[in-house]
Amino acid sequence: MAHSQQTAPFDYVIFGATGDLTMRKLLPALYNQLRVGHVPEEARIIGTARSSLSREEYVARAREALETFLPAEHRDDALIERFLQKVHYVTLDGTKSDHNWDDLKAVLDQSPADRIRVFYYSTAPQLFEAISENLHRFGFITPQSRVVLEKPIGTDSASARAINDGVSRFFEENQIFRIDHYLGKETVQDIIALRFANPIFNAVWSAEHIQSIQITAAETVGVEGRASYYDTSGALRDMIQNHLLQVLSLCAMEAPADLEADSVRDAKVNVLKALRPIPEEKVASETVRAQYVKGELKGKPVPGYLEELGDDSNTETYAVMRAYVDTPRWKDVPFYIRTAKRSTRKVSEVIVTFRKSASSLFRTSATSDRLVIRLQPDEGFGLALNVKNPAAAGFDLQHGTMDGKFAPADGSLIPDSYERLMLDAVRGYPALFIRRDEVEAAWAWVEPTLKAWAANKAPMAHYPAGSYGPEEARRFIATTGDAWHEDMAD
Ligand SMILES: NC(=O)C1=CN([C@@H]2O[C@H](COP(=O)(O)OP(=O)(O)OC[C@H]3O[C@@H](n4cnc5c(N)ncnc54)[C@H](OP(=O)(O)O)[C@@H]3O)[C@@H](O)[C@H]2O)C=CC1
Ligand SMILES: O=C1O[C@H](COP(=O)(O)O)[C@@H](O)[C@H](O)[C@H]1O
Repeated sequence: MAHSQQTAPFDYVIFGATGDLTMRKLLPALYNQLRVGHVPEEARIIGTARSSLSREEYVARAREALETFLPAEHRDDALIERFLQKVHYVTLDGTKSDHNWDDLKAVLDQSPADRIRVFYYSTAPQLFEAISENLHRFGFITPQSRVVLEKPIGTDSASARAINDGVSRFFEENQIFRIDHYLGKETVQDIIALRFANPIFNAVWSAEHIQSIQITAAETVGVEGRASYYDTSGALRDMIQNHLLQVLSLCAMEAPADLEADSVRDAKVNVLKALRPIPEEKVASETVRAQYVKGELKGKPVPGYLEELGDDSNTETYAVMRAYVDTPRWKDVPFYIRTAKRSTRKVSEVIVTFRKSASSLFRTSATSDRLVIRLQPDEGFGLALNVKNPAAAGFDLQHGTMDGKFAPADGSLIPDSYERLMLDAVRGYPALFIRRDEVEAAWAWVEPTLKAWAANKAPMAHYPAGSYGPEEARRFIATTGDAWHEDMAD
């Protein structure tokens, strides 16, 4: 994924500029890219939303967001002021053709006509088509324009198709950048490096040597201020359909011809299309869904999901799916995909469990070698191997562990995923964005499970907040001879 760090001057137009995502992630990401020298002096950030605000009022909100959300080591008052000089605001309902589009035009017209324009839709996806239509109607979509679509791209295959069709009426596919912030995580990209730059892994990366792969993204947070979105989504739509299937694709893909966008995306979509379907009648045995009930986290009592919501709900806050990739490389190797809210700890990781050695040389049998790819936190990898137990009189085996870090060589912090992605959109570099066929293949695979769960064809389990999940998940993984990472000795 080689590309230049340089960017030409750009105008970043954010729809949804007063929202949580803009304040928490997008503005800090652009600031940090200015800090490291990737944002040219002429660049501008033009926020838009319906809230009636003057430029000064919006800039004050942006300043507060930067002061709140930037890590202390990145905060620099002078640089914050330099950044804020780039920030503009237009009060605009993106869905209404008779609103303040002239105001947006007046701001955009201050730049040369061939300036790169990135339209970032940080709003509900139902607005995407209408905003695109208005951008087209007022002649804002130039050949140098791109559009970034926030997730979720739909809630099922049909709605994803409708959103994609709606935006495609006005933008070419090569102008459309569908965000999956997991792909912007440097550690997720490390899956490619670990697999293909290291013969010791590349040579054994198949069913012949690998027993199973588990992919987990667990969080301690509940649904926070996003209950109205989350309750219509649930864990499967929120995390598995997008982020975790992308991680699975990177773990399972064949070597791409090169690291150009379409080579990598072709390799990933081939994995998604090779996922063995889980028909509705098998959903009860191939998945687990659960909701947290009240429990305890870091010594403090935590309410259950229904209490937080203040309503009844059939929405899962925990989901596990067992996937098989039906290619010769992955013959019958289970991939366990798991996500949870209100888990014991925040962790995203990939655990590769290798087949046990068949050697009968030793007094004790070997246990499985294991590669742990820590996507976050403590970004790095661990390798657990069989070694001799030096304290034993005989030739007994035990696990010896090696540890590596994914830290930048210059000692800086790992950049936030939005930093990389927002600037890649400016550069017109789509490798870390999802192509339309990937989105649709992922929805096609999860859809029977969504339907079976909606029809209550699989039970809803429960787990206390602050635990690793329901007992049912432990029994589930044992049926294919595996255990969750937290239940392993190291
Ligand atoms: N927050 C997060 O952590 C994440 C969010 N996302 C996705 O990003 C999107 C935005 O999320 P988030 O910031 O949390 O949502 P918020 O509800 O906090 O913000 C929504 C934004 O959209 C604006 N808006 C609403 N209607 C219109 C309209 N008709 N025209 C122009 N602007 C409009 C709102 O401002 P106003 O009311 O002033 O118009 C506000 O700025 C959602 O699709 C969400 O699913 C994805 C991943 C994580
Ligand atoms: O997209 C989402 O991701 C976050 C988790 O992201 P992470 O980078 O902290 O792992 C999740 O909290 C949110 O519900 C979901 O919409």
